[in-house]
Order: sequence, then structure tokens, then C-alpha cells
Amino acid sequence: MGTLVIATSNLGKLDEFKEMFKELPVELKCLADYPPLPSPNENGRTFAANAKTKATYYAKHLNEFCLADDSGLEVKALGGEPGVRSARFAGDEATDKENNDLLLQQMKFQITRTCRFRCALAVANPTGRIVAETDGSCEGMLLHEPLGENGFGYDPLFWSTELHKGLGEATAEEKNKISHRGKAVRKLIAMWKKAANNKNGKRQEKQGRKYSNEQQVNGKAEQENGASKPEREARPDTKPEVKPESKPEPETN
Ligand SMILES: O=c1[nH]c(=O)c2ncn([C@@H]3O[C@H](COP(=O)(O)OP(=O)(O)OP(=O)(O)O)[C@@H](O)[C@H]3O)c2[nH]1
Ligand SMILES: [Mg+2]
Repeated sequence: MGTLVIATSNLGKLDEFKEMFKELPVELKCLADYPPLPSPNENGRTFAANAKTKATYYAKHLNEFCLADDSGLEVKALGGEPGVRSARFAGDEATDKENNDLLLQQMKFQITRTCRFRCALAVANPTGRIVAETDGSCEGMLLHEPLGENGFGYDPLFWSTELHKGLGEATAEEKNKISHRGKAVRKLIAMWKKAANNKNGKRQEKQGRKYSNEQQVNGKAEQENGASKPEREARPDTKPEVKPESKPEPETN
């Protein structure tokens, strides 16, 4: 079984990933399983750029496959802010509460409350090369005050137009079904399943080719040894079993 490190220092994200990956045949690890590393710079202009930077950085240092997530909240009335700066909106070391308070203050007189969460995921192999990327988004409205105790970050300020409730009120299962991260994770899992199916298909094709080559060689040898054709055909049990290629599961966004 392979290892995948969930390379995030955000415990809220980590819990969501653990829940969503629990059925996968992979050994999940997190940064706490390794000696501490300084955080990488997240100064990219897009979520995708930051996710790739983090995945590559951790994969190279830990010599493992690493999954990184860069995500944040885009508020329409603020021109997409806090966006990639979501974690540092109220300062480099800002807490969730400080970020939320600043956001509410900036939105005090705004009538348009449309916003969305976005998430970019990147997986890097142990050399640091990016081997998979996906993304997801989740639409909502910014509340005027915190609602509910669940989730993390900006969740208490986010009214989900898909769930018709605040993310702070939603259970983990409800949030994962509609969230930016949930959508990005399901795309990633669908990609892995497709790649695994293709690999199985290729392996079976190779086995089939090997069998047919062997048959030709054996046939030739038998002919040279004087074996008759009907005798060879009467041995179907020597055929390798070639299962039909199974279809990947449809994406469930
Ligand atoms: O209410 C929320 N529900 C979410 O589902 C969610 N996803 C992201 N965020 C916020 O966006 C920033 C991400 O910044 P970010 O991607 O740099 O992560 P981070 O610095 O916390 O950890 P790391 O993964 O970089 O180690 C942080 O402020 C998070 O609170 C969320 N807030
Ligand atoms: Mg970060």
C-alpha cells in the first residue's frame, strides 16, 4: 500500500481529507508524523500556483507523495478578496477570528453578499514533480454575523446556497458533499481510479499479447515436433483470463 502525506498545517482541512480519503487503499500520513519543517512561501498569484509550491516543497523534503491544498474565500463586493490571502487577511499570524472580524468590518455596508470558496489541490511525487491537479468551488452568501459552531476558518460566516444552511451549522458529511474541497477531492479520486483502470487494462493487454506470442512459438515448435492442429485447439484452459476493462465511476460533483 502506498503512502500519501496530507501536507497541510491546517487541522480543519486535515480532518476533512481524512474523512474523504478513508475508503482509499492508501496509508495516509500528515505533517505531524515527520520532524517539523519551516512553512513554504505562499506568495503565488493563484490557488493552483500555491498548491503546487506546497506539494513540491513537502514531497522533496519528506521524500513521499504529498497532497497540498490551497484554498480561500472570494467575496464579490471586495473584488475577490481575501482570495489567496485568506489565511493572512488580517496579518501574517492572524487567527480565524481576526480574519472573520476584519471581513465583517469591510462588508459592513455592503448589500451584495455573494461569495465563494475555492480550493486547488496538487499532488507531487517524491522527486517533487506534480503528478495530479484538481480544483473545486462552492457558492454562497456572506452572513452578517457568525452562525453555528462547526467547521473552521470562515465557515461560520458562509451561507451555503446549495445546502440552504450556514457551513457553521452543517455536519462534516453535509459540508464535504458540497464544499470546494469535497468537489476537488472527488475529481482527484476519479482521476486515480481511471489511471488504475487504464494500468490494469494495459497489463491485461500485455498478458494477452504475451499469450498470443507464446502460442505462436509453441505452435511452431509443436508443428516442428509433428503435433496436429486440432490437438492445440483442444487446450482452451491454457488461455489467460482477460477480464473486461471496468469503467471508472462517474464524477459525482
Ligand atoms: O471557512 C473555511 N472553510 C473552508 O473549507 C476553508 N478552506 C480554506 N479556508 C480558509 O482559507 C485559508 C486557506 O489558506 P491556505 O490554503 O494557505 O491554508 P492554511 O495556511 O490554513 O494551511 P496550509 O494548507 O497552507 O498549511 C484559511 O484562512 C482558511 O481558514 C476555509 N475557510
Ligand atoms: Mg497556508
